[in-house]
Amino acid sequence: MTTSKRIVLSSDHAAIPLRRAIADHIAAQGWEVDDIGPMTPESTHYPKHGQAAAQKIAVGEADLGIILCGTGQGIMMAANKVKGIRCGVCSDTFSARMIRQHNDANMLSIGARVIGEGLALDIVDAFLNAAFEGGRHATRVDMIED
Ligand SMILES: O=C[C@H](O)[C@H](O)[C@H](O)COP(=O)(O)O
Repeated sequence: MTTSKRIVLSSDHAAIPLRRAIADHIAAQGWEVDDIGPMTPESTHYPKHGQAAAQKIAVGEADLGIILCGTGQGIMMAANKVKGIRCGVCSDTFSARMIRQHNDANMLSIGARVIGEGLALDIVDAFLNAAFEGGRHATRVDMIED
């Protein structure tokens, strides 16, 4: 279990109900949730929301992030442009656990048009309850950062 407790959430218009469900779910577990929206369902552009969430981590205002769009793919691509961000899209709990244990991911991306709420919450739990293993994986993560 990670000791990080501050988590930033964002999405585009395609994922607002699921993002709110995730926010409620993790707040109930004691996470300090910073949901930076958007709060209204008008069509918007995922790159700015992915970047905004990633910047919160880059400047130390959040420890981890969860971002969502229709597929999870576009907002993940935008977040990964921010230095120090390691974000993966997950549609299964094994991958969600492994991106923490092996890749030291600091952001999780989910596709709200791909999976349902029950699986999404399980994926979030798998991500948040895993910890980076270091060792040989740290060498490889350092290579990503270089
Ligand atoms: O990767 C991109 C995301 O899946 C977006 O949520 C999606 O492209 C938005 O599509 P639309 O504007 O048709 O709702």
